[in-house]
Amino acid sequence: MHPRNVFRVPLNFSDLSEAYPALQPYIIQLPSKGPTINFQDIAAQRRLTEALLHKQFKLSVSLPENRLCPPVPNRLNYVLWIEDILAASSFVSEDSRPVRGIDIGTGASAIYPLLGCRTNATWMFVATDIDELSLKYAKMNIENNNLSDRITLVKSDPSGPILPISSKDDIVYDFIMCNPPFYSDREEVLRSAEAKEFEPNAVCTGADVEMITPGGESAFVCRMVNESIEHGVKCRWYTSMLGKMSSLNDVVKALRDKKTRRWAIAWSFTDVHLPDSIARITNPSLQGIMPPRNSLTHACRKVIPPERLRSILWGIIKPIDGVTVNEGSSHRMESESSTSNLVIQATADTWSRAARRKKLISSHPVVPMDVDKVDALAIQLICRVEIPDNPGIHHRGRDESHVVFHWMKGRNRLLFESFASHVGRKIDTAIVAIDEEEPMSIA
Ligand SMILES: C[S@@+](CC[C@H](N)C(=O)[O-])C[C@H]1O[C@@H](n2cnc3c(N)ncnc32)[C@H](O)[C@@H]1O
Repeated sequence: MHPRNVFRVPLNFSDLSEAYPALQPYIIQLPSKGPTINFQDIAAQRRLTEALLHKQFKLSVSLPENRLCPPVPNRLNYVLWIEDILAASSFVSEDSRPVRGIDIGTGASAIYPLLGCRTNATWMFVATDIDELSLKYAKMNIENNNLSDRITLVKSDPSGPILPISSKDDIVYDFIMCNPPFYSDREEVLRSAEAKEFEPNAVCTGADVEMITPGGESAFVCRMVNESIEHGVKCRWYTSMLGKMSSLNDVVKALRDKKTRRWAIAWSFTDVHLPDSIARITNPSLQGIMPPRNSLTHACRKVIPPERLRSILWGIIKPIDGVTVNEGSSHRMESESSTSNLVIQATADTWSRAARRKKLISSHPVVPMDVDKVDALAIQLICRVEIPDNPGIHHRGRDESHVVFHWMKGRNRLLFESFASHVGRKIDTAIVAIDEEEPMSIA
């Protein structure tokens, strides 16, 4: 569960039924658990979803009997993950324009746009579906929560494009989210129910139109991948949920075949990179399809107080030609402990030995001026340098401090790696020099 998910703690059914009395008749007492509901009872599940949306988000939602009942904690997780992705890449759009999202297959509840808008004041959505009944309820739910000016419903054609993006306008979307139909046919639904691969409510109450699509979720999301290639940077982040691990392999393969730069379940055609805490997961069976690391850790071989480390870093980075360094206001990831950040912008490699040699030669008066001067001024690298506030961790048999370099923007991975390794080497040299001057000063 996402660290910011309010449902990480066990639900208090007494409080919930008090806040939402329609839940009251479904409350049962279990000797081991106290008040709860019967999770196999579809009606009880519906009331629980309504109660959670009502109590936690002041959302009033009607759910038809013959459509999926979305579990709120799990849906909230996806919204929080999207927030993380946007926050981690927010340095490229820090203006106050609305954040534009698209929800593919919004369902009768329109749960993602409702949660997204309720928890983020600047978010707006285009929400699509192909199912008349779901669209009717979604419209009602959006209107009942006074969100019609922020959520636009679009009826999609099942045989037409999935992504409602037009090449004729200049609207850029920040993200696409999607909880696709999972299965390829009825038999797969039944097989999956037997294997209990999905939650019982997802299997029991969903209509075929919600759960079945030709080729299943993997074909659906691969269609999204193909369409996304047409649209490129018209959307910053394309994302989708996937229910089966095997689908993840199919989608990553489709992305790799198209030479997409980053992948997971979120993909992008921009030059923005996410920290490893979002972009990579530790599951051993998925390591073969993980994207390359965007976060590189430099171990300092000993403990250095964070403030001291910070001033060492300033001293190293500030004098580098063509590099600007600022206090980072940039997003700190949930997984990071308290940290401070420096945000580095570089127009070119000016630090490597080769670059310094080149500069020496080009400063000779007979060498003509750089004809690519304009390009040379463009930012080629943005890197966040994270200095954890904890003085050090025990690692490889000793206590040591760490600096983490996060690649945030740029097309040239080698430039990022060379910057991180240059600064890392300088840190080591600075520590040796300080040790020699004042051996007792760094403990
Ligand atoms: C698994 S449900 C997800 C519903 C809701 N978003 C949720 O998470 O509870 C999949 C939804 O996708 C819709 N759908 C199926 N094919 C679609 C398509 N080609 N374009 C848009 N929506 C589609 C279905 O009608 C259904 O509402």
